[in-house]
Order: sequence, then C-alpha cells, then structure tokens
Amino acid sequence: MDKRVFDNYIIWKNFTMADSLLNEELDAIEADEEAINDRFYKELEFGTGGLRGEIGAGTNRMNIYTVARASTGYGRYLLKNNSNAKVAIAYDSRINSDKFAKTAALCFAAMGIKVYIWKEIMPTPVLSFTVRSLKCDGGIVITASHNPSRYNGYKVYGKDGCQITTGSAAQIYKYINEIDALNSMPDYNFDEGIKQGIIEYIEDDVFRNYIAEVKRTSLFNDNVNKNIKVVYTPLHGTGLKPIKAVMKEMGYSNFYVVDKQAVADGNFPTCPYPNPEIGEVFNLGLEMADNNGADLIIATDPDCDRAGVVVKDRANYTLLSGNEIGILLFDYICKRRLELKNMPDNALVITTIVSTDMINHIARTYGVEVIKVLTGFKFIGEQIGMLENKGEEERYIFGFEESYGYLSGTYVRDKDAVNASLMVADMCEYYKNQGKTLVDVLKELYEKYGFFLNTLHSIEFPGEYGMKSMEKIMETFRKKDPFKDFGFNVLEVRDYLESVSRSFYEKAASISNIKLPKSNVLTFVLENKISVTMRPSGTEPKLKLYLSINAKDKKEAQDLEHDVYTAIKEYIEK
Ligand SMILES: O=P([O-])(O)O[C@H]1O[C@H](COP(=O)(O)O)[C@@H](O)[C@H](O)[C@H]1O
Ligand SMILES: [Mg+2]
Repeated sequence: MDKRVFDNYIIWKNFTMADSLLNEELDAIEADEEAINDRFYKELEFGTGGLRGEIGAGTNRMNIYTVARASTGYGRYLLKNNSNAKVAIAYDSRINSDKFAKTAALCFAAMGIKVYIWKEIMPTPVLSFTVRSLKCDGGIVITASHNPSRYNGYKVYGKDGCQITTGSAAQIYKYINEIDALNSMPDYNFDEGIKQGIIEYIEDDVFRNYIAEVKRTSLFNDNVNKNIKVVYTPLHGTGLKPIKAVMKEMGYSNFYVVDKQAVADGNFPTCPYPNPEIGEVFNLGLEMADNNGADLIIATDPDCDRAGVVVKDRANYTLLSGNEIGILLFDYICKRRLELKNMPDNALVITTIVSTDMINHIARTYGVEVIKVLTGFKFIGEQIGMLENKGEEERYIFGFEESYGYLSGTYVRDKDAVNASLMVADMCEYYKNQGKTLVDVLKELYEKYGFFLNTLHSIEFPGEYGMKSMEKIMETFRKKDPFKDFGFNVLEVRDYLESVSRSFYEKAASISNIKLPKSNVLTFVLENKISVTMRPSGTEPKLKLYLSINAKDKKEAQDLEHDVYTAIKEYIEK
C-alpha cells in the first residue's frame, strides 16, 4: 500500500476518536489493506452529478469532514466572487442527508455566507428553483440521486440554478483542494446561526411558486377533470409532496400512492436500488395497478429528478425506456404546441450524445433544431442559460436524456421529475381521449421513423483497480479498432477526449473537430446503422455501453444488438 494512504489512515483513526462510528469503522479494517486503500487512495471528485461516494470514514467517503471540506472550498469560491454571497441548501431522505446539510450550512455561515435551507426534504429541481428565486450565488443538494443506500453525495449549483459544469467545477475544486478535511469543521452552532439570522429556513412561498411554475408547463390544462388512473411511487424519496400537489391541482383525482414506498427512508427498504431505470422498483406499483387497473405507473428517484414510467397497454403493463419516454414527450410537445399555436420560431430541443438519434428524425418533421451535449443534464441547463443570455429562452421547448431526465420549461435548470410526471400524465390522458395507449403511439412513431433500439449495458468496476481497468479498456478501444476483429466495418470514430471525429465513409479518412468540452467518451459508428458509445460512468464505478440500432423491425434490431454486445463483452472480459 502507498505510504501516503496508510499515513492518512492513521491520522484519520487518531482524529476520529471522538466520533465513535467513524472510529469503529477505521478500527475494524486495520488488517484489511484493500479496505484502507479504497477509503484513502483519493479524495471525492466531481463527477457527472457532483461529488458522490459511499458513506463512511476516509477522504474517498461521504462524511461530515469531507462535506465540510467541500463546503469550505465552495464557500471560499463564492466569497471570491461576491463578498455578500448567499447560498441555498436542500437535502433528500438519504442516510445522513440532513446531518450533512447542516454541516454545510455551518461551514457557510461561519464564513459569513447567508444560508437559506429547506426545513424538510426537497427534490433537486426545487433547489435549482430556489437558487434562482432567492437570487442566491449558488446552492447545494445533499443526495446521491438513485444510487444504493450506502451512497450519499453533494450536488453543486451556480447562481443560474444549473449544476456547475466543467470550467467552474475545476475552479471550485482548486479551492476545495486547499483544505484539509479534518481541520474544516467550524466551531459554530446551527441554532445560534438561526437565531442570528445568518441561517434562515426557506419560506413555503418558494415551494408554492415552484408548484405554480410546474403547472404552467402543462399543454393540456383546458380539461380540468382528468379520467386516467395514475399510480405513483416516490421510492422513499422526496417526490411525494410536490407530485401529489401538482397532480391533484391539475385534476388527476384518480391518483394513488404506493403507501409502502411513500415513507421517506434512506435505507430504501422496498427497493435497494431506487433507480427508475431498474424494472423491479415498479413491483409494488404493479401490484397496486393490477388491483385498480391504473393506466400509468410513475416512479421518481429519491431526489426526484428522474421519472420512470410503466404504461397499461390493453391487458399488459409495459416499462418504457428513458429514450422512449423522451421521444413520446418530444413528439407530444411539438404536436400540442402546434395545436395550441404556441410553437416558437426556431424551436429547440436539447439532448445528449448518448440519447437516441430518433430525436433528430422527429425534430426534422416539426422543423425543430437539435443540440447535442455531453452526458449530464447540467450541460442541457447550461444551454438554457446561454439562450437566456441572448434573450432566446422561448426557443427551448424540451430537454431530455436517456437516463430518465426531462424538462419542458426554463423555470429550473436541471431535470425535473415533477414536470416530467405531469407531462407524461397529460400525454396519457390526451391520447386516451383518442382511444390510444402510449404503446400504440410509440408503435406509430416506429412505423413512421423506423425501429430504433437503444440499450444500455453497465459493467461494474469497483475500487481503484476497477477504475484503472476501465481506463485501460478505454485506451484499448481508442488505440486499436477491435470492431474490425468482430467483423464490423467502422464508418466513423468520435473521440470526445481528443475532440476529433475520424470518418471513413469515403476512401480517404477525413478528420473534423468536436466542439464539446473534453470527456472520456468514444463513439463508433458501424455499418448497418449501428452505433456504440462507451464511457466510464461519472456517478458509479461502472463502464457504460450505449448501443443504438436503427433497423426495419424489432427482431432485426435485437439480433444485431445481441451480436455487437456479445462481441464487445467477450473482448472486454478477455
Ligand atoms: O444521478 P443523477 O440523477 O443526478 O444524474 C446524473 O447522473 C446521470 C448518470 O451519469 P453517469 O452516466 O455519469 O453515471 C446523468 O445522466 C445525469 O445527467 C446526471 O445529472
Ligand atoms: Mg436523481
């Protein structure tokens, strides 16, 4: 083991004597080099959605010390830009989320930064709204989103209500890096901060205004009493209060909550992996739907920025993928805006390089421009900010990413599952009035545009060894062209780390630049309308493989997908 790692372990062990839980954890791993290494080989870093890590002792863990370190660094950055800085804080239902939120509040307050904090658990999009509404210089949410219960995290927002992107993340990280976690806990008391007014609970008005904005995104509010039956589950997270409010106020009186999952609980007792991408999270919702014949089951992740959907198609229930929800919503939004005569000139949809290309085809039909950004909704939020600066905000009609992230308004700058739930319910009601289910509509879209199969395969690579293995795999694919050995012709390679795209459509290869921030992502466009994108996840120790096939029917697409994935998997495992 690296000496620095072991020295750090000893320092933390001595320091945490007064913190029995952390100390016990460190004591117990005394003879386990791997466990020590995993806790100390690095510091938590900014990934796709802020800092994220397992809860526990060490520099590579979420604990009050690493939270204090991040907060002190972020606080210094905020003060550098504005000596009267204000910051907003929200937290979800995860283990220690409230404690970490208070730790952060203390750090900011001790530095003289005014803190607005929610008194109860709140969704991530509400924090984005709060930052803008209270004119804060920034904000944070304590959450690890949809990760398993052993994780927590720290999402950081700029004054535009958008999660910090590459440039500001690097600047903030410089400040954080100057700070020693164990010396960053302030000598300050939360109640004292409240008394002095430097820490203030956020008023309910902000929540009500947020709800009003979400309701305003509806393209269907001409029909107040809705007929469809909706089953909803917040998966033990923050979604219940806002989604119940919006749905009831928008006339969805047949709205049923999965009781067992309504209780906020960071142990996620009924769904250990509270991710709407995983079909099992719908089990309890399906039981309920089987009994009451619901048209729709909606699940939102713990910080309520992702929404997953199961729809009733005659007698069956079908789980939609993130891409399928995205194309259905996009098509619905275009259709409704044209019907309501409020389609903006030069309308714009923003999506990511790992989301379905089918969006381009639909966009062409409606004359909507498509912008593609790197993975992470923050890059979509950033684009909305750029439009706002040019006074062109109205052009934005929809943003979506394959990992169940959607936003159809500009009142927040992050994906919003409250907005997504309302839009999906509206869409379901709209088509039901025409005698169609969402599965029928999806089939119509596939008939019109050809069948698109988009799959995501995640391969786990835990710990330092895993991280290095992923790097090696990425390098191998970058340097060699294994697809040749698999028997596929490569037509184009996009290397987002080197910002170049090489295409081989003609005999001589041509090279062009990619105008996106550098990121460790590779896309291989193969013959037969197949493409493969690979990247290490920025939120979990996983290599993500996104396969996209455009074929004449489902069977053909599935066969091709199987062949490509099997070849890649065998190659990686070799
Ligand atoms: O986790 P969330 O819901 O905050 O979501 C975050 O992580 C997702 C997965 O990222 P990765 O593929 O790097 O794991 C991203 O798609 C999303 O935009 C980002 O906000
Ligand atoms: Mg989330």
